[in-house]
Amino acid sequence: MDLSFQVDLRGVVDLLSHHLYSSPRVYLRELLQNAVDATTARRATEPAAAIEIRLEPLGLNESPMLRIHDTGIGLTEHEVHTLLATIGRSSKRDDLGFARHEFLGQFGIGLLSCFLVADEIHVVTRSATGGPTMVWRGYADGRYSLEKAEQERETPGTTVSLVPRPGMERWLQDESVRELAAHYGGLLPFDVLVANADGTSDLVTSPPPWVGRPADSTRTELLGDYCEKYFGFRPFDIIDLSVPEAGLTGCAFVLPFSANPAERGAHRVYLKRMLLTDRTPDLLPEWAFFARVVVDASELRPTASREALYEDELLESTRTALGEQLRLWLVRLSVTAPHRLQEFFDIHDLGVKALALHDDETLKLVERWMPFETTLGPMPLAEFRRTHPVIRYSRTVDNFRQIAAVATAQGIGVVNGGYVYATDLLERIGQTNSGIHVEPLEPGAVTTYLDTLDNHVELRMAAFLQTARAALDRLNCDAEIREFSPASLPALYLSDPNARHVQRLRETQETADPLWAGVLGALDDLDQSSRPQLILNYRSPLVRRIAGLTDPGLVTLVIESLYGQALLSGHHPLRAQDTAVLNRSFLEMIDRAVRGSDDD
Ligand SMILES: Nc1ncnc2c1ncn2[C@@H]1O[C@H](COP(=O)(O)OP(=O)(O)OP(=O)(O)O)[C@@H](O)[C@H]1O
Repeated sequence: MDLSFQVDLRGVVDLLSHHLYSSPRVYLRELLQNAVDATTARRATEPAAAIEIRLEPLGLNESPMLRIHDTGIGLTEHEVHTLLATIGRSSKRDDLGFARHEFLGQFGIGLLSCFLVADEIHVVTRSATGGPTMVWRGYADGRYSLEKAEQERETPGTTVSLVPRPGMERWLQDESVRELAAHYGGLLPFDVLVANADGTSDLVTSPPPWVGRPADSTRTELLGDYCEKYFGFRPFDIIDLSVPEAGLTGCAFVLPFSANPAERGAHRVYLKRMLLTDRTPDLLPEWAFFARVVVDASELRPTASREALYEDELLESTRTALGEQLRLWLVRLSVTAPHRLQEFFDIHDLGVKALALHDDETLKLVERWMPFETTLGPMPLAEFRRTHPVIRYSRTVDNFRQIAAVATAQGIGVVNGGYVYATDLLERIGQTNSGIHVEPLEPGAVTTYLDTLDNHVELRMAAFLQTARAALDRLNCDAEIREFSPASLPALYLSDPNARHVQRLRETQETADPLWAGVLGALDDLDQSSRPQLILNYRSPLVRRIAGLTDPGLVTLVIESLYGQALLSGHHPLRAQDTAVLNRSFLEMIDRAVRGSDDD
């Protein structure tokens, strides 16, 4: 014996309200959608039929219900049983069960969302294909009744009335109804009216502001107003969007302030002119965080809750196409208004760099227009290359600061690769363009640009160097004397990444228990050459004078001070012992200076 499943409507309503829809607000969207679909169906057979979709809020002239009237196709008695009263059955699918293109609905569950706010749904309907006016009453507990209406409707169409569930009245009252009708249905292709108590009605629909207007300043103004109203900012620029395969048109609004790249944008998506969502991050590629988008699409699919886009190949290719249109806008800007591009780069530095990492055209724009910090000042790489055919870069901001003064004085140009994406971009520029030579410059490598001393000077300096080394040994730092420009720089602290690693290992070893200290010791060959170095500059008059001092105590003190100063000016992190040395040497210097002046 074949039996049919029974459906527990209470369970289904609970499922919808707590798991499918995010808010009871959606009931109005589903009502509007049914009215629009019924109107579309009627227009298909009667193109000249008069159209009306009108909402009467709860409380209007003491009305105990919310009502929505349409002059759509209506339903026959048989259709009421098979469509309205059967969960999951829809007139909007074809014989094979596919969603019919012209309709918004497809799942056959939308009307149930009314049970989120109502205990009873009344439908008075007369089919345009003939037959009497029928009255259907559906209850949240799963019962329904159907009878002939006492009074025939004058014209075909449907009136759906909701009897509010206690506590849910506010969703059906005037203010909510207007707000929700404009929110979901503001761009619908048919006029949607909300009735006033005095018998008049207000229109809540208007055409999409980006459609059918000449590209002039009035349109820009209008779209700017739209952006301000829905996204909260006046756009830096507006980009028209079109993806024919998705039946998509719309606009991207470029943010006039920098956006957090980790925060993906909230875009507005209409499907067949009904709002699907005003907060989807899924429409643009991740890198496009400098734009907010409003689009209407006829071919993209909704999820069953109609609150998100269904992730399929079409959505994927649409996302790529939209990304391409944003990128083309950038390229166009570089040709038509380079100063605007410059402004844009200033605002959206990170977004553009992220884009350039996987897009060669943008990479070219970045190379040509985007300023980088260099030892010659901020400038685009294209300009930097005019005087420095090899682009040398530091990997960190600290390294850049360490070597900037020395490199500049040597005539070596260095680009600061320490900022977000900068090193990756520089490397990618080198990889994708065989004509551009890019190479990293480690701080240790700077030593090759420092001149060694003449033999006789080195001999003279030997004792001084020994005292300096002894002073710095406790700090796990080496000392060297070299000659370099600028003469105003007495000492340079150089630590390459390897040295930093060894130093950390050593620190851990000092504080670890004996067993671990032993293990760490075995890892660390304690190679003296990978210790950081304080390079004293023989070209500096100060260093020459210090080298001439005879009091080893004073030499130690001065070396410690130079060490502290070099650490600070290179923005190196200070360990506890560095701070202690810095404090002690500073105070003792003051003490000596004060004592010296007392003696006078
Ligand atoms: N105002 C109306 N006029 C005529 N028919 C209607 C109306 N409202 C509902 N119907 C009929 O009832 C059926 C079920 O409606 P329901 O809103 O539950 O689902 P749907 O619109 O088909 O799909 P979805 O779940 O995607 O909204 C519709 O397919 C339609 O045939």
